Amino acid sequence: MNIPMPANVSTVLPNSYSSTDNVIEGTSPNSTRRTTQGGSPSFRQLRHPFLIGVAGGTASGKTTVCDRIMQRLNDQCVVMLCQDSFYRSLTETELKLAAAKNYNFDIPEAFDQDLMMNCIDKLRNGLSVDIPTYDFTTHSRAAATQHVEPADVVIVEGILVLHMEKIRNLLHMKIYVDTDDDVRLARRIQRDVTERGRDVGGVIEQYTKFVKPAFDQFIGPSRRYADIIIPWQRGDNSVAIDLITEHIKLKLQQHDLIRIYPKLQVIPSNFQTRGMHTILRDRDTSKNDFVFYGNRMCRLVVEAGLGFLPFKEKSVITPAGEPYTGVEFARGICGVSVIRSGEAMENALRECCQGIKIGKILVHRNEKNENDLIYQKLPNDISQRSVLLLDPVLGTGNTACKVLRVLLEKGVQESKILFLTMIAAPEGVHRVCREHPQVTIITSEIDRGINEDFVVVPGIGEFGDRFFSS
Ligand SMILES: O=P(O)(O)OC[C@H]1O[C@H](OP(=O)(O)OP(=O)(O)O)[C@H](O)[C@@H]1O
Ligand SMILES: O=c1cc[nH]c(=O)[nH]1
Repeated sequence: MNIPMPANVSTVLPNSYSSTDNVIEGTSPNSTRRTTQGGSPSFRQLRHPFLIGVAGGTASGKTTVCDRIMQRLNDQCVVMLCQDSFYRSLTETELKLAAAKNYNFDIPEAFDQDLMMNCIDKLRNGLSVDIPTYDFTTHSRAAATQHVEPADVVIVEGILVLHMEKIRNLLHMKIYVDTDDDVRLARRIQRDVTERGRDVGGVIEQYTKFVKPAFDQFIGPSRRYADIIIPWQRGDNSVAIDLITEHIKLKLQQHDLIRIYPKLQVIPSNFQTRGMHTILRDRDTSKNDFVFYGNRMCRLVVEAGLGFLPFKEKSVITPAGEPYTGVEFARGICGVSVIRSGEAMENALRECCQGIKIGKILVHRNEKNENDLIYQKLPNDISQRSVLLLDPVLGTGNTACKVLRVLLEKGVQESKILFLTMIAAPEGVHRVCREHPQVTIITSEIDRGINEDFVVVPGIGEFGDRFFSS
């Protein structure tokens, strides 16, 4: 597919891209899916493209940051929208003000915010859009528009992107490019003189009168909304770009699987959970740290899993004598840990659910990478319970499927099983979801795959050895 590259809209399309890849079935911007078991909204926000906002002062290097991200994501479909495309055409009166260097181009009102929001919303919903083209010399919108196809990643770049609340609320990742004022002014003079036909005196006058005050009022303060602030003095920061693109790639991997399997839940990632994963996956992490962060991560996965249990409404009276309508936790639940690694998750479950019964299953991987059942000790009335199945690693899915068959033979209803795992390989997700479509899988990250030795990659190593070794 060949899409013309407008001056201020860039697209990168992989050869394999087809617009139907992005069709999102049955969702609206506000839709939240509910599980059949519980009443909690699921973590399925990634059914939409991954939306990134890149803000920062004038000439801070936003476009370069976006270009670097796009280069690094070259196997994904990325589109970039520039806020500059959405400048309003000036009226006759405004044109006179602009000619007299008395028009403010740096405030929110200078932009067609409704149109900008509308275009982002369409892309967000998997639709193509026609982006206006703005002529900086005539201060008006050109007749031609640029057609942009839907994408897996949408980057919205502009000075006020993090200031504009409606847009900000849609973003999955908010980036602020931080560059010293004097560097920005120097770049701005160079750009406006060479590319936009302005004179140096005029650029400095506009900067002092409008650009700097708008920066101080709107743009600088929007830094507080950023997930990541990139220092961009030297025009490069490959560490930040690497961090950002790895995060996006991970999200896109999850994106594909959660489109296919409605029962797969990936807990929302943030830079705390990414930090924990970085420590857990680092082969040089000490045993103490592995246990510490392993416990933290287990707790997060367990808490997330509990959110998918059924509940009943319950009203209570608060100490202020006021009624509070809430919910009551499910009864009739139990845990089952897969020996040995799954036992690492037992503490987290006990900390959340006092006195919960936890059964155990041991399977043994034979030389054909099949699993034999070696040991089981399960609550007698397990068939009446919802089961939280604990195993931190889902690899090929052999172990999980063997254990699930044991539970089903015991009379547990498939739809009442929540499989809690810390990392999951796509192969194991496919296997479990196909063989047991009613089982809910809750995981904190989805890995790239399994290698020829059936090891999850990039993986976390032998979880049991790292957690339990002395
Ligand atoms: O999906 P699969 O390919 O079956 O792999 C996943 C299994 O591998 C790990 O256990 P492991 O066999 O390392 O045993 P351990 O828990 O005793 O360390 C993990 O805890 C799972 O049980
Ligand atoms: O659903 C449940 C059950 C017990 N404890 C919780 O925190 N949640």
